[in-house]
Amino acid sequence: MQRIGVIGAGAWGTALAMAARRAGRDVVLWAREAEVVTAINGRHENTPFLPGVPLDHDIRATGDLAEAAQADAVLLVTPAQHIRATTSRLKPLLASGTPVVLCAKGIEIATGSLMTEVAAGELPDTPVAVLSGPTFAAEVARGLPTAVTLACRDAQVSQRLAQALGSLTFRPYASDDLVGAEIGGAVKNVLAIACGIVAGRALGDNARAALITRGLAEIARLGQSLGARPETFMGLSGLGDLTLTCGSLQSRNMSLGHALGQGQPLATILAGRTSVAEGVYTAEAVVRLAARCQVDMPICQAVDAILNHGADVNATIQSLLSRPLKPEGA
Ligand SMILES: NC(=O)C1=CN([C@@H]2O[C@H](COP(=O)(O)OP(=O)(O)OC[C@H]3O[C@@H](n4cnc5c(N)ncnc54)[C@H](OP(=O)(O)O)[C@@H]3O)[C@@H](O)[C@H]2O)C=CC1
Ligand SMILES: O=C(CO)COP(=O)(O)O
Repeated sequence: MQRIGVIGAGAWGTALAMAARRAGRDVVLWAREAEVVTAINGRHENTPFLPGVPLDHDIRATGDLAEAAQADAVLLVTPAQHIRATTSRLKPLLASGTPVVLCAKGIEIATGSLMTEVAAGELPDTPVAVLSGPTFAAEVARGLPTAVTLACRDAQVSQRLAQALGSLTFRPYASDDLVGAEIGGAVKNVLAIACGIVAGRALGDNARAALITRGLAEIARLGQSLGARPETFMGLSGLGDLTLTCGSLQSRNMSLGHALGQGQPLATILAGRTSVAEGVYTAEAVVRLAARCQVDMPICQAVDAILNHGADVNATIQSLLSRPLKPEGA
C-alpha cells in the first residue's frame, strides 16, 4: 500500500496525510475548497483548518476526487454528516477491492446509521476499516506520539493498513470490533460537550471525573447492545479517546460545552467557528439510537436536551444529580 488517498482536508485529513508521509507513503489529499488546495500546495500549510503546522512538501492536494481515489487505500475523513454524499461520489472512482478507512466520528442524523453502515450501503463490495482513538489532529500533524485503534474484519487488510500508516510516532493497534470502535468515537464527542459544560460551570474535577466514568458506562451499554465487545471500551477508541477529549479544551466539543456552561447561546458559539464539533450533530442521533436499543443514556440525553430542546443548563444538571442511584456496574 504505497499510495494513500485522503478524502477530506480538514484538520484530521491533513494530519493523517502527514502521518502517512512519515510512514513513507505517497499521499494525495482531496479538499472540497480550492483555497485549501492552494494553501497546501502553495504554502505547505492548511491555513483554514490546521494553521501554523508546516506540512510535508510532498503532500499533493487536489480538488479532483478521482485523483485521490486512484490509491492503494483511501482514508475517508470528511465530517460524519457528509460521509454518505462523499462515498456516493467516490463509488464510481474506486478500483475494486481498494480498502476504505472510515476516520469520521459520528452517527448519521438522517438515518441513525453508523459510518460502517453508511459505507456498506454506498460501497457494498469494498473492504472497510475504522480508525479511531485519542488523536488531536495538531499533535498528530506535528509528529507527537499517538496510538489509535484500527478495526477491520479482515485481519490481513488490517495488518497491511497498520504497516502502511504506522511509524515511530503513529501506532495503529489492530482490532476486529468495528462497531465498538465507532461507537466509542461517536459518543465520546457528546460526553465531551457534557464535560465542557461541567468545566464551564466550574463544578470541579471530581464532577468531571464522575461524568467521564458514568459516560464510559453509557458508551459500553450502547455498544454492547449493538454487538460490540466490552474490552473495546477499555481501549484506545473508548477510554483513551474519552479521557483525551473530556480533559482538554483543545477538543472542539469540550470547548463548545465550556462556552455553553458559561452561558453563551449555541447559535453564537457555532457562528464563530469554522471547524466541526461532531457532538452537536451526534447527540440527537445517539439518543434516538439508545431509544431503539432500549439503553439508558442520561448524560447524552441531557446534552441533547440542552442542544436541541432549549433545556436550561442549571436545571438539567440538577435533574441529572437528582436521578436515583444505581449499583456501580449498572
Ligand atoms: N480534528 C481532530 O482533531 C480530529 C477529528 N476527527 C474527526 O474527523 C472528521 C473531520 O473533522 P475535521 O478534520 O476536524 O474537520 P475540520 O473541522 O477541521 O474542517 C471541517 C471539514 O469539513 C469539510 N466540509 C464542510 N462541509 C462539507 C461538505 N458539505 N462536504 C464535504 N466536506 C465538508 C470541510 O471541507 P471544505 O473546507 O473543503 O469545505 C473541512 O474539511 C470528524 O468526524 C472529526 O470528528 C477525528 C480525530 C481527530
Ligand atoms: O476526536 C478527537 C480527538 O480524538 C478530536 O476531538 P474534537 O473533535 O472534540 O476536537
